[in-house]
Amino acid sequence: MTVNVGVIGVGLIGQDHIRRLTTVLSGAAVVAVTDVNAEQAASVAAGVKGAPAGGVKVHGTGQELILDPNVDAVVVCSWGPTHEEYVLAAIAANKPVFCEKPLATTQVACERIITAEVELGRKIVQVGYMRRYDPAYQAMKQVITSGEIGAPLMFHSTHRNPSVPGHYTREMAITDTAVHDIDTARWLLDDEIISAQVVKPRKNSLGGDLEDPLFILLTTASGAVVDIETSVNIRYGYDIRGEIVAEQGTVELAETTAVQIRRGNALTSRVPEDWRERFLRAYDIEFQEWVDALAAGQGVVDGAATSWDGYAAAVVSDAAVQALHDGTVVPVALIEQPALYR
Ligand SMILES: NC(=O)C1=CN([C@@H]2O[C@H](COP(=O)(O)OP(=O)(O)OC[C@H]3O[C@@H](n4cnc5c(N)ncnc54)[C@H](O)[C@@H]3O)[C@@H](O)[C@H]2O)C=CC1
Ligand SMILES: O=C1[C@@H](O)[C@H](O)[C@@H](O)[C@H](O)[C@H]1O
Repeated sequence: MTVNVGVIGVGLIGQDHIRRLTTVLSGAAVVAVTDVNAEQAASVAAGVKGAPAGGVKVHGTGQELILDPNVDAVVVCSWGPTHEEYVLAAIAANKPVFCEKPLATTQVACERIITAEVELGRKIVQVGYMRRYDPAYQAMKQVITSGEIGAPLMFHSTHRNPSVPGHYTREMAITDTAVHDIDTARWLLDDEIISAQVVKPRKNSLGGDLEDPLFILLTTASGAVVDIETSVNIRYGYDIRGEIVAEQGTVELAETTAVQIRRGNALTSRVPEDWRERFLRAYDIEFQEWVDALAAGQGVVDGAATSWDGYAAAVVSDAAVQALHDGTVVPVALIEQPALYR
């Protein structure tokens, strides 16, 4: 069975996911696209490999695409603040939806999504927290769950981007960037975050008005501490690091480079250019598993980030944004978890 996918938002990651769905993975076809930039939507549609006989349908709106009878499942890759309306429309149409992170940019928006999905009575919303599929993070989780290094005490998580686009706001260092580390912390530690605090080092002069870098400190219900560094104008490359310090040992992500070069009295290795390079394999696995799950009649992949995880990450990110603004330690409290997500 081929899963016919419609993609909303065909910017950087929308185009990358279309490429993987149509040229790398099996079992899916991209049959429809839409973007507020109609010209871009038309040009991306014209370039889709393996398009259906009549070509890829370009819809005027996301709502129209979701209601297209040829679309079995929806991928949302538009800007964060637009996610909620499309995810809600997909739930209303009872169509599985893969929503790029964040699920929505505020916790109240995520709660509306949870309410709608619970009313539907079936999990059909998956959130693009792709680190859960990264072989290195998976190996790290395996070490933690095996118990061989004892109980985790601290998680150091470093998230560096060479640069960010012009529309990137100071809050986005938390809601768009650190939100990955927040999801990773919850998933790796299998623990909920209960407070957030933000420390602001001296500003990077390359970051304009942005508060960059940031140091975000989270505490978990079991008493572990998570520190997240976001540096989004670091220039030298896309650098993702992580280390868990536990009672009897540590586990950290190794360098991702395949080779090291010794030349001219120097030892060098590559730092990825951006998230596409660093997490290439993770996105591929994430989407192949999603397509396979849908073909098997499931709404989401077992163990993937659900609406609940999208909500939990948003609550923590809301708290961290408040901490950024007022300098306090902000408590985090989740609503009672609906049975659908247990
Ligand atoms: N999982 C990951 O590592 C990554 C996730 N993302 C997420 O993917 C989403 C898109 O990011 P990018 O592709 O980098 O941004 P982008 O700016 O390159 O592309 C977004 C596209 O959405 C379109 N758009 C905006 N509002 C729309 C609306 N209401 N309806 C339809 N189309 C709309 C824009 O015209 C643009 O073409 C964001 O939520 C971002 O956080 C982005 C990069 C990496
Ligand atoms: O999700 C992503 C972007 O939206 C975000 O802006 C970057 O900071 C992240 O590194 C990338 O993975």
